[in-house]
Amino acid sequence: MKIAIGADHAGYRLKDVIIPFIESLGHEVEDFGCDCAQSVDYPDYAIPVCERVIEGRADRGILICGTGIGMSIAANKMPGIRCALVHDLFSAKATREHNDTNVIALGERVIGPGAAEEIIRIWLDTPFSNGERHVGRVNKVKQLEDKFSLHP
Ligand SMILES: O=C(CO)[C@H](O)[C@H](O)[C@H](O)COP(=O)(O)O
Repeated sequence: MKIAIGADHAGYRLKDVIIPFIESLGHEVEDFGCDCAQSVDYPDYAIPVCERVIEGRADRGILICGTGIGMSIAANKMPGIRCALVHDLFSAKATREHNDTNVIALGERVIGPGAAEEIIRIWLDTPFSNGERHVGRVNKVKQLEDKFSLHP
């Protein structure tokens, strides 16, 4: 798969650990920064990653900040993005099976690289269940984008 990845100053170290790990799994990674500890704003890195996913130029997106919260909030404002903030293995699997998430957010200040790698491995490997109830719920979420869009 093609994976777009981005981080702010509180997440770039974990990003730089995760990129070679994802490549070792056979995926292609496009890195949107940032690359140093100078303070930046997480939306500026969530936007290009999510745009790649929305445009179909990336299959999935990975976003990392201090907690993962800011990145997940920003990502979920973008139509077509279903982003989950995940810090455990059970949720990594469930959010693919149940929510068909196309972006994952992680917090470098919350988990270490070992846990992050296993979360990402499971999240990349797990397919959407396509169960009728889950399809219906995801479609209801998609309908929210039209109903509450400020730019119809
Ligand atoms: O949005 C966040 C918190 O929910 C992210 O974790 C940011 O990385 C964090 O706010 C950055 O904090 P800093 O004090 O500016 O380093």
